[in-house]
Amino acid sequence: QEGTGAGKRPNFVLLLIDDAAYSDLGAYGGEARTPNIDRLAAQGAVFTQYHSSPLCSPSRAMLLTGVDNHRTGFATIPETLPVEQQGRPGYRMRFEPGVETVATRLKAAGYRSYMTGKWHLGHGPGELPDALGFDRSFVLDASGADNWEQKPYMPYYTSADWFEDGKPATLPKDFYSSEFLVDQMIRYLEKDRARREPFLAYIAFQAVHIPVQAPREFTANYDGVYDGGWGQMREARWRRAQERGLIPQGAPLAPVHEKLRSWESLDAEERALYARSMQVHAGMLEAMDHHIGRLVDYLKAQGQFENTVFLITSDNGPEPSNPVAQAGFRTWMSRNGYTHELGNLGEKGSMCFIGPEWANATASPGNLFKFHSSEGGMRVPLIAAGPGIAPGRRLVGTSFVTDVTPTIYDYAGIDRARWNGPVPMSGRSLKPALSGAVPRVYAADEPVGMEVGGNAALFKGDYKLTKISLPWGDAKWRLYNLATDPGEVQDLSEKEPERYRAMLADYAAYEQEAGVLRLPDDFNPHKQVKINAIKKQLHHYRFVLGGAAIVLASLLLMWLRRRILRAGA
Ligand SMILES: O=[N+]([O-])c1ccc(OS(=O)(=O)O)cc1
Repeated sequence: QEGTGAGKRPNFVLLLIDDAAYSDLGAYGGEARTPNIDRLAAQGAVFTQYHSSPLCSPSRAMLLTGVDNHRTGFATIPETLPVEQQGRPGYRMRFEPGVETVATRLKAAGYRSYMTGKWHLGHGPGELPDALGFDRSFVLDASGADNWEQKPYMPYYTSADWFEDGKPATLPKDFYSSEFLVDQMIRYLEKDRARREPFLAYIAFQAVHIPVQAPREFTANYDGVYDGGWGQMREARWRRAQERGLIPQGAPLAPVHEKLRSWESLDAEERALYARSMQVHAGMLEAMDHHIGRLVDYLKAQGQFENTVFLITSDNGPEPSNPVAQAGFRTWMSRNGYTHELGNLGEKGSMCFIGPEWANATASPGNLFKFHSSEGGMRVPLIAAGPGIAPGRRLVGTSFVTDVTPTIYDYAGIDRARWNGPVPMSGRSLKPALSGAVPRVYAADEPVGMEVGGNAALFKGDYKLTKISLPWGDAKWRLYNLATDPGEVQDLSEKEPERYRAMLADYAAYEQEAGVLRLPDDFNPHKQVKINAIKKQLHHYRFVLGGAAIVLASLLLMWLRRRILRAGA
């Protein structure tokens, strides 16, 4: 065993929420009842300036390795990968050689690791968690799936592929995702109850990704809560963020993008549908929290709770897509047993989503949402609780998704000399901030770059340089002070030209070092998905298509032969 520090080594419970916005959880001022998460937040620390990447797989790769996304092999998500980047180093959509996961490193230190939920970091043999350090795993390889039935949620996929320990697996006939993922984790822990090793339990929830679905009893808890619309809710969350000290008093709220509709412009029917969609979103968060509570109870009953470090976070900001508005989606929906109706919204057979306006409101006070390098796309919750973590603290220093793995190594007592594998981490341990020794772990003059699909940012102290892609951004570099301006309202690039230039140079250096491949400013990930989906379908049906081509060619040859013979006769 490597680097076993003094004292009892803690367990780790890493809970990843999919697409949870900055102010979605109760602890961050959201409406959803999340008492179990809030209790952990009160017992531990709440980060106010933690940043993921703006997209799923890059964030997950960084979360589990501490390595920059371009170095991991997941510079972006496979769904939106442009043709010209396919197969290039850092863009191969599988872990690059030499990139080690937290599970691999913990195993060398004598830990057991378990995972349930969404993987989205590869598909085939050697690419699933069983090959990447996890002792037991029950995972979905894709970006998402239905929460009630084993079926896909968008035309990109022809099936919902789950795997147990790397082998194809079938979900129970009756399940709800958050319940099942917690149950399965408890089954793994229970099976290994007699073992003496400490463990990492990683649950990557499907909540609150599309399709947004929740049991009716949870959704019903929010009757009327969202009837006032997204404008009201956004301002209420902004006020609560100030009251709770998550943002400074008087920090401005991001402006509303001109493409976003006002609540008042909707008719009564649309309002009812959208209010209920947001109820399902809150219900889905509450259901997840309820099941997290069961895991906490289980650990308490086993006498493990006191020795467990909990880390709760999200992979990116809220999902703005409205799939039903996309061409052909309604046909796909009806073929796949989905409706989009008020009556059963969020229940079995329902395709529910919150759309860009609610998404923007859930990210309050941030600008925009997932996909974008705005605070709405990247500033997400991070809660840490457990032994040695001082209770009730707000940590305001900016921190990053790459910091989670080194933080785990630090608490596990792994010798610092062994933290890095062949591909070094870019993250930092947050332990010194969590123990109260220092207020922040990055120096004020230390640059940290981030890029996904042309959305780019460079953080330095409280400052952030950012470029947001078209069509929601204008692909121009802007400078903000996040400590005073979390809504990114006041561009400082002209007021502080020297800082602006210095940070542009820092970004250029980051781009070079990380191996970022540039994209045209007007690169549209949503168009790319359609192209990639067609290619994927062609690949999926290649045998059928190949067979059909052979039959057609044979028929043609027979016909030609007959004509030639007839002409000769
Ligand atoms: O554009 N898509 O097809 C797309 C985008 C996001 C997405 O979700 S994510 O969780 O993988 O980011 C899935 C598909």
